[in-house]
Amino acid sequence: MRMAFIEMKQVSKSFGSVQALNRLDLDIEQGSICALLGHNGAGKTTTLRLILGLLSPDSGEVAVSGLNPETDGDEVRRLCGVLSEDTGLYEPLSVYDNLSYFARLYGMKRRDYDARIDTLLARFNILDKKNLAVKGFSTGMKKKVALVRALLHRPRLLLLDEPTNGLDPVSIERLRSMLKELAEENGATIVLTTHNLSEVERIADQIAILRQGRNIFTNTLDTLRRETGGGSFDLERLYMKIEGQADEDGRD
Ligand SMILES: Nc1ncnc2c1ncn2[C@@H]1O[C@H](COP(=O)(O)OP(=O)(O)OP(=O)(O)O)[C@@H](O)[C@H]1O
Repeated sequence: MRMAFIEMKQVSKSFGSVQALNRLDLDIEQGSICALLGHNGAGKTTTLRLILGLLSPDSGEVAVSGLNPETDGDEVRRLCGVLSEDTGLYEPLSVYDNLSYFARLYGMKRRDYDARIDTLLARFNILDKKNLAVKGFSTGMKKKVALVRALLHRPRLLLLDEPTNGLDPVSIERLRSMLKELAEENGATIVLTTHNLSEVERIADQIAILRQGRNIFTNTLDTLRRETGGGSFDLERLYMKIEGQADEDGRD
């Protein structure tokens, strides 16, 4: 049996009177790609921020590769590549200066990061922008730079908040193959949030549907495909059914 790389047990987190997570249980295997799904406000981003140690749980336990993100935050963050909603780029600096700054923080040597930066920029079709200031880039272009930054050091854990949102179809396809490569060849564990269910079907190994801060459904896509006879599997239908069922249960 493969080890869980991320373990969350009975995790609760409130912001004032808003309960963002309510006794959330979630296990994510090493080397798998897990998509966190759920309505707006379901708790997906809060989950990512707890995994990263940027927030502390009110109760419950979070473990990342056996580390506690609350007390071993620096160590956990060193394992991670992160794409957050706010890309966190230094806009007056060039693409290269942004990326090389982070590469050095990750402890990469110049000859390694120079080659890697060129390869990744080329794969996202923005190599010609390498020496331009990020300021003035479109939202999608900034996202590509932030994705390159997240992928740069071939992290063991990638946390991606809505990675495909705002990207053109070719870049989505490239991103998909890079994520698969990182998971399959480097054993990276990838957790992403998205509202794009057809994307999830193409990329994820596992889904977890969050609702009002709880994990109401989790399974691997292989199991779901097997159970529904392969060809007829439709994630959107399944998602609607689970959310609809939860609506009905909530009315009781
Ligand atoms: N820093 C914060 N301060 C106050 N409330 C917060 C904070 N962060 C999250 N929340 C609240 O916690 C709940 C969960 O938010 P979260 O961002 O985790 O949801 P989400 O599933 O990522 O939503 P979306 O799909 O819209 O991105 C929401 O009600 C949100 O308003």
